[in-house]
Amino acid sequence: MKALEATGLCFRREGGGEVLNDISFDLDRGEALAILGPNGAGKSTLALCLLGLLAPQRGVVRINGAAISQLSRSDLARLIAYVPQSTQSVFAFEAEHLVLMGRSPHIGPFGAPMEEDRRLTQQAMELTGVWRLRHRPFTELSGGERQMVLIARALAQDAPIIVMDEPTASLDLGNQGRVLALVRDLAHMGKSIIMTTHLPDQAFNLKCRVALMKQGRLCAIGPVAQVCTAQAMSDLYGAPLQSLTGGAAQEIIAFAPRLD
Ligand SMILES: Nc1ncnc2c1ncn2[C@@H]1O[C@H](COP(=O)(O)OP(=O)(O)OP(=O)(O)O)[C@@H](O)[C@H]1O
Repeated sequence: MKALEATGLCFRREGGGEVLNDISFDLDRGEALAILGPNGAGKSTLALCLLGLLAPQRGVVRINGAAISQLSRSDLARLIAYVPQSTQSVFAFEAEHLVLMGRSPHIGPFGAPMEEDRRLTQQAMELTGVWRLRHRPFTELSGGERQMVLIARALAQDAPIIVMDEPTASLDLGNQGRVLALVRDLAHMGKSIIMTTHLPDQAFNLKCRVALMKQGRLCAIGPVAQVCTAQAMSDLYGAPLQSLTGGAAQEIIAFAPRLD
């Protein structure tokens, strides 16, 4: 049985056009999938449908064979965690409190956090290097620090599937590497990870499967070296690109814009 299965997802906003058009793919346990596509392609909308935060007009998302539309919010939260693209929290929660909220599905609405919840919160914050920020208000953290705290919250949630929407968007190169290593290690531990990104080199680094999205459609899915060819990337972004190569075999490892 697949960890996650999306079948024929179609989503349209009220009064708008089709944002997702017949999207189908699946994900195994311990697998990372990078979703690439130009701005507005529908990547975040797809993420929200996978999380059950948006309801597609057609199609179904299954986790371990069960349709998510049939699961309660808290059951779903024990199965799938979310790292949003960027969050402007209006509440000045301490960073530690925000990460502890990731434990909510395990605590229940009226319960108090137990020792184990606090231990997992600390562990997640240490793994992401933000334990030292634990007493700082989330609203006063830098964009990158917030991003790491949100990743810690998803880790504390301890769900078998994690959906990350551009998790490295505001991170410096060091923290980008830390997040990528974390994604690799989490996948080795058996977690299934879906990550949207604008940087194909991250998929080359992870040697993971890649899905290409354009105008609400999935146009290709497969191993990064097969899918992310120079031609496919230029077509995807509608722009001239140069391929960057590296390693002993001088394989493609990244793309950069080409100014003709
Ligand atoms: N709240 C909203 N109301 C109306 N339209 C929206 C809303 N959010 C997104 N859209 C539209 O839906 C389409 C898909 O947006 P989405 O955010 O899913 O794309 P994306 O691939 O994640 O883009 P990016 O790479 O820029 O983050 C876009 O045309 C966008 O303008």
